[in-house]
Amino acid sequence: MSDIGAKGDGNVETSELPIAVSAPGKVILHGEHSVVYGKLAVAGSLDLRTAVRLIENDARDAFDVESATLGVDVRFDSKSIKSLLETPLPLLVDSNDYNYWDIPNLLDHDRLLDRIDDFLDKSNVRLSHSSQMTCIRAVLYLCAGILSSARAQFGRESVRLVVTTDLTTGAGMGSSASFSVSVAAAFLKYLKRLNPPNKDSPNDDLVGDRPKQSQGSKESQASKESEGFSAEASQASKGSKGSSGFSAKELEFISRWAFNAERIAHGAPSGLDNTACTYGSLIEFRRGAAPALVGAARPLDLDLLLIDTKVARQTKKMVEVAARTRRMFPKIFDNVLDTIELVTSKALELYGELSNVPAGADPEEIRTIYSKLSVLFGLNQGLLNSLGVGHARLDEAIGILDGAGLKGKLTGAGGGGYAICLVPPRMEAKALEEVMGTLEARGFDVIRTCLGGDGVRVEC
Ligand SMILES: Nc1ncnc2c1ncn2[C@@H]1O[C@H](COP(=O)(O)OP(=O)(O)O)[C@@H](O)[C@H]1O
Ligand SMILES: C[C@@](O)(CCOP(=O)(O)O)CC(=O)O
Repeated sequence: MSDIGAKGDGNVETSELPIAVSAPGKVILHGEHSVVYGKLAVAGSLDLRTAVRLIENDARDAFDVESATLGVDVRFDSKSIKSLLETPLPLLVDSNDYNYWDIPNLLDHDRLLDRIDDFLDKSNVRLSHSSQMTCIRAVLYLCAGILSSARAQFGRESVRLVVTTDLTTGAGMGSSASFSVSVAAAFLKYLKRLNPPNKDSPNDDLVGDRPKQSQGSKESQASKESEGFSAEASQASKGSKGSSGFSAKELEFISRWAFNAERIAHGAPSGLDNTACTYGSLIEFRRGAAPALVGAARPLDLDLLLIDTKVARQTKKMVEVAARTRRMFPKIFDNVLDTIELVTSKALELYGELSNVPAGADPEEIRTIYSKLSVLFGLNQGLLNSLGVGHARLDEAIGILDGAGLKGKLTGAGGGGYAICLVPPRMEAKALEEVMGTLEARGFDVIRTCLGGDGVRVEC
């Protein structure tokens, strides 16, 4: 591998030139938890986003990481970061015969994480909360993973990474994936700045003629878990270089790195969250298969209420709750998952129908589809409750919605966090205001939003 982006290579401007990227949060419409066990899921991107800025200058010898949301403000000295980036990345392949873009699949995740934890021990970083620690571990992991695998170093003495978000963290709106996708995208963009693509190469290929992965190489666990995040996934990215500012190959790379980073907090994520936050839109997802765009005929503008129970929960713990139910009653559990799969498939059919409804169609036709979708929401919620991932406050919110003729369900890991509800077109504004008012009066926060916007994108 050749060195790229070495300090003083002349490619970096002397003024501050921030890199800014952002990625959306996501809402799972159907298939949370069951997706972990290989079932179908459908998720859409939110218009609430996480933004990451990378700012370079020579003010001080430091790498600063800031996330005001989590109260993170950590400084590492540049020399120690330099030595972290100089250390070759631990891979599960012996030979050099691989492609840079395959590295997230070939990575020895546990060894890289051990290295990051050693680095943190030596840096004497003190953080009081585990969420802050997860944030820092993920930033260093993605920094070392994406830069050192290209043998890149920071271009300037001082680099500052600043995270801001519109999302509530730890509530089922994919803040973690949105964060991981944005950080991975920021480092990829930074790497491209350090090593600008050859103007003669339309592929933006960072490594041009690096050989393909050898046939005989060992496949990493990450590779198996994210298998199928293939180029087809980028049908949502509109061509080779869509409006995101990233090529299809780059989007796949970002999603894979974000998946790896998600393993830090979640252990064994399904891959749904990082995929939804990378590609945006409304996607159909099954572990080990290429994700597909839902509503290909006409993008669906799904009008949604997001209801915050303000009950904190952790995804990893809720996945463990479901796993415990499975260990106790495997047959019953698997039957529930099969039924959730049926619900998801039926919902996908209905979203397909919605997307095919011609403009000017009979509003009754649309109303019928929505009323079927709302029944599926109710069914899905009942099934999730039976897995043990519900919460009294979720039930309370869903009860209030019920009173207004709306069906809600939890979204994400459950155990608190958010409930969602589809707002049917032409719902009377007064009735909607009333139900939102009742929810707020009972201590819930309510946001009305539209599902299915952009995935990760370059802001500047
Ligand atoms: N804006 C942010 N800045 C830094 N870290 C973040 C941010 N948003 C999310 N995270 C990371 O993601 C974790 C939340 O993940 P999780 O419990 O899965 O919730 P969610 O359902 O919102 O993804 C946080 O503890 C933190 O480590
Ligand atoms: C419960 C699960 O299906 C979704 C978790 O979503 P969130 O982290 O609560 O946003 C876990 C997963 O898909 O990895």
